Parts: sequence; C-alpha cells; structure tokens
Amino acid sequence: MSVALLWVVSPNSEVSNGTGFLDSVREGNRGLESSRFPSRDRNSMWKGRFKKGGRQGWNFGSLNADLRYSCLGRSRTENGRSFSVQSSLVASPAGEMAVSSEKKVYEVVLKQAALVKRHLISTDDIEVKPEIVLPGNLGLLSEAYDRCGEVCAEYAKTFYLVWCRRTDELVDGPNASHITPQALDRWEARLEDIFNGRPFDMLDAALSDTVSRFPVDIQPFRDMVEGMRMDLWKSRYNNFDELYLYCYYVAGTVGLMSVPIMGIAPESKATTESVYNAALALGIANQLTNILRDVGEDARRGRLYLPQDELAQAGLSDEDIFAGKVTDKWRIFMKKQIQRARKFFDEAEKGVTELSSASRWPVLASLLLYRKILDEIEANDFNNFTKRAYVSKPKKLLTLPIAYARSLVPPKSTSSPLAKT
Ligand SMILES: CC(C)=CCC/C(C)=C/CC/C(C)=C/CC/C(C)=C/COP(=O)(O)OP(=O)(O)O
Repeated sequence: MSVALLWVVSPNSEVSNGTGFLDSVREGNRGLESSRFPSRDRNSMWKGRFKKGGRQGWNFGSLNADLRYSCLGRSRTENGRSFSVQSSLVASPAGEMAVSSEKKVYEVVLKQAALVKRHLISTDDIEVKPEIVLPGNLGLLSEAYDRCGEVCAEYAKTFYLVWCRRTDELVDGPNASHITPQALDRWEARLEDIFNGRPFDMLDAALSDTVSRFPVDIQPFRDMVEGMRMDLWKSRYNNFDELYLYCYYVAGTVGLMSVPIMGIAPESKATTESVYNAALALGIANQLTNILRDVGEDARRGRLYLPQDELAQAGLSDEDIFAGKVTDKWRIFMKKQIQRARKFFDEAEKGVTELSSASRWPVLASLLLYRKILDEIEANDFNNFTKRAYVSKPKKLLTLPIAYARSLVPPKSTSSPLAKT
C-alpha cells in the first residue's frame, strides 16, 4: 500500500511486514506500474494508459435501503448521469431536512475520483503539486521509508498508514489526556506542510514524497483529523447518520487515501468512483466491526458508539450497556448491527477485484479476516461486554490461501457489478 505507510496484512504481520509494498512506493511504484494510477514520476506511462471516454455510471444503490433512513433524492455525477441517492436527506429531530452524512461523504468520493481523472488526462502535468524539497538526499528518503516500515511493524495489525497511526496515537496513545483541539490544529497545519512539500520529520518526508507522486488529495487526511476532534467531545451518536460520519472520518478516509496508491487494475471496467466507494465501504465496515467488538471496552471509558435511536427502538438504554448483560433485546439489536456491517463488507468486496493485482490479496485477506470478527461476536452469543471477539490463528491461516486464490481472478470485462453501463 502506501504512503508513509505500511502494508501489514492483518494478524500480527503473518503475511507481510509491509516492506515489499513500501519498497515499491519508494522505488517509484514499480510493482504498480500496470495500475490505473501510475506514479507521477512515471508520467508518460499515465498518459499512455488513460482510458478516455468518461467513466460513467456507478453503483451506489446497492448499499441503500437497509442502511438508510430516508429515501429521497437523485443526484448527478460529473458526467451528467443521474443516480439515486436514497439517503441524500435525513430528517432532524425538529423535522428539518438536512443533507445526509452519506451524501456529504460521497461528494468527497467524487472529488477523489475526479482528481485521478485530471491526473490521468493531464498531458503536461497541469495540476502539478509543488516540487517536494525533501531533507537531505535520496538515501535519507529511503531511510524515511524504512522507518515507516518499522512503525508499521510495531503498531499495525491491519494495514494502515503511518500518518493515520500517528494521528490515532494523538487521541488514543499515552499522551491522549493532554491532547487538545489546539494540538490537533497544529497537527493539521503540519499536514498542510506535508502536502506543500515542507515535511517536519522523516516520516512526514516519506508521506510528502508519496503524495507528490500519486493522485492523493488532502481532504481525507483533513477529515481524519476532524474525526479525532470529534472523539474529543462526542461520546454519543444520536442515529446512524451521525455514526456513519464518524466512521468515515476515522476509517473510511483510510480507504480513500489507499486507492490512489494501490491503483485500479488497467483492465478494470469499473468506474473510478465505484472503486473509491468500495474502498470507503471497507473502511466503514471495519470501523463498525471494531465498534461492535469493543462495546464493553468503550463503555468502560464512558463511550457508546451505537445509534441511540436504534437502541431506544430495541428497548435499550445506556444503563443497559453499562450493566453489560446479554439479554434477548441486546441479541436482537446486535443482529441488526452485524447485518448492517456485513452489507458494507459486501459492498467493499465488489471493489476488491478491480484493484491492481498486487493489492488484491492483502486487501481481500484483511476484509475476510475482519468480517470474521462478526461471526465470532455471534459465536460468543453477542457477549461483547466482557468477551473480546477474535479470529483464531488456524482460522486466519486458512483464510490467507483462500484470499490468495480469489485474488488471482482478474476484473471481469463486462459483468462486474461495478462495471460502467
Ligand atoms: C476495497 C477497496 C476497493 C479498496 C481497499 C481500501 C482500503 C485499504 C480500505 C481499508 C480501510 C481501513 C484499513 C480502515 C481502518 C479501519 C480500522 C477499524 C482499523 C483498525 O485498525 P487497528 O486498530 O490496527 O485494528 P485492531 O483494533 O483490530 O487491532
């Protein structure tokens, strides 16, 4: 994967410690040369591989119905095709209609996809990012990528970006109690510097280098910092719309950051925005799974990442969660939450085949493994108050070859669920 980043496939680096991927980023994305987003310093390649003719149509509808509250609205893609956005508006408690989080987030998805298109059609680096002046020489840069690999190996269980991990550490790490909104403002200013080619340290330098070479937009990074700000003051979510936004901020953003680096398979017929949408769905699915696995742990920190209105509909209150008793009401509530998370995984799965061949295996392996946590919550009879659901080593090991075999299948030429119509 990416950037100042890592590529550690799930459980404790059993598959890879990420250095292979880092190497490919460092060396100019050799491994991804055949992807739809070759790196910038392979500029001529981009031009040659660009598929002109407007990528159109998208597949957003399938996430719909069960995941939405209201069913309103049609919108338009950049190329004028209309699509249904079944939850573009949500009703506020006061009865006002507001644009749903999902609609807002989809604007970001469209922006990311448009950025890729602009990069690909640019004949002469029209939208060039500023030349990155990196500290020292190429040797130092290589060292910076190595350091990123070490950070990954130290912290990550799932693949993750080093910058994301550092951001997360601000609010979840040992100094978390000292983190203020002002500290996050400073972290965001430093982020702007990274994108403007003024890295502060070595890890930043690796990210600066990466974002200068791939069509990576700053917005998802800013949004992740926004998620951390949210975590500082918000400990309840009124409905799924609010929770969705939080999940986008802290995890969906990672999906959007990753696709430009991983690249889409050159033979893929899927629209760029549909692949970004699948990446977003994987982030959301992972985060929802994380939340469902950690209900007890979060409650002990006074946090409830569950939609309050759905809890109330199920006849449950905050006190029930703090009491931590598995009741039939809880089982029914949990079944619905798990069902929703699985739908996001299903949506994500459709996009994996469209990724560049080098990325399919690790992404699919992590998807299958993380989704299995939901099975384990069920196997624990929904006791996520005192039991931490996890996937056993033998199950993990069994999943890897399955994911590998499936990852060999190239994108379908016409019948892909994400193919343009
Ligand atoms: C599907 C397509 C088209 C692309 C894939 C795009 C990607 C890479 C999406 C992944 C997004 C992602 C990894 C989000 C992070 C979500 C999350 C909850 C991570 C938890 O990480 P850890 O904290 O290390 O996990 P544990 O808490 O389980 O240890």
